[in-house]
Amino acid sequence: MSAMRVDAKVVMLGKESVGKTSLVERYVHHRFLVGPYQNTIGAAFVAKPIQVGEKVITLGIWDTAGSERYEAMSRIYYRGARAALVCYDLTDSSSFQRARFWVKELQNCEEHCKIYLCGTKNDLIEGDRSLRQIDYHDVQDFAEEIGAQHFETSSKTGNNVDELFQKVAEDYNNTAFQYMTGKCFMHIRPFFCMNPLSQMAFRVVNWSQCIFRGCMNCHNNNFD
Ligand SMILES: Nc1nc2c(ncn2[C@@H]2O[C@H](COP(=O)(O)OP(=O)(O)OP(=O)(O)O)[C@@H](O)[C@H]2O)c(=O)[nH]1
Repeated sequence: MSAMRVDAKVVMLGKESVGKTSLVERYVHHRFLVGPYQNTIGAAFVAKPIQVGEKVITLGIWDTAGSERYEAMSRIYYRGARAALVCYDLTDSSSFQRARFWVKELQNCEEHCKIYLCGTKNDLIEGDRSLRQIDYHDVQDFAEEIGAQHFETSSKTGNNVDELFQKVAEDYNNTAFQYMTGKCFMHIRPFFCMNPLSQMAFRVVNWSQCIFRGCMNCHNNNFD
């Protein structure tokens, strides 16, 4: 576990094998791993600093397991997330149904979490357009309807991957919901939250009272 201070919690969601881990690998380590597919078990965490203008924002990225077996666990990981990258495989229409499921979950449970719809493996489409199972414009319409951003990426070629995470960090930086705490719930309580409008710090005695759930000092956050 890194001791790096995390500014924004980001969660990767989507059906198994859509390419969530590959997206994180490409973005964080600039590589595409070949070889037998290994499904994620539970979730993996990585912190990545990113330059936004004059500032450095550190994204704490939780890569969840797509298998429905781990669905209950994935719910734990999106708690308090500022951004959710909801991934679907452009060559697999059923993966988009699963993406819709996660969108609904987020809308119901994490209203402050910004949604990024991400169509993965677009190198496969570039190679053979008949492989496309999900229309770009249909997803664009859906994205507009739910107020989400929409990207198509390839972790194999790197196409649009940096742009996606850059947008996440920029959006986070632009949002009024900057919050601050001394230490997170796991380390000390009560802790303090900053009301973004009044800039007044207020004391929170119960984690669930805080709508700005998260901790700037560690990534081990958001569990009730
Ligand atoms: N051609 C191509 N293959 C990809 C791309 N991204 C992922 N893959 C392949 O898709 C398979 C699944 O990728 P993962 O990144 O492990 O998928 P995941 O969504 O993390 O899967 P779970 O851990 O089961 O949830 C692997 O064989 C990858 O090599 C891509 O952009 N292009």
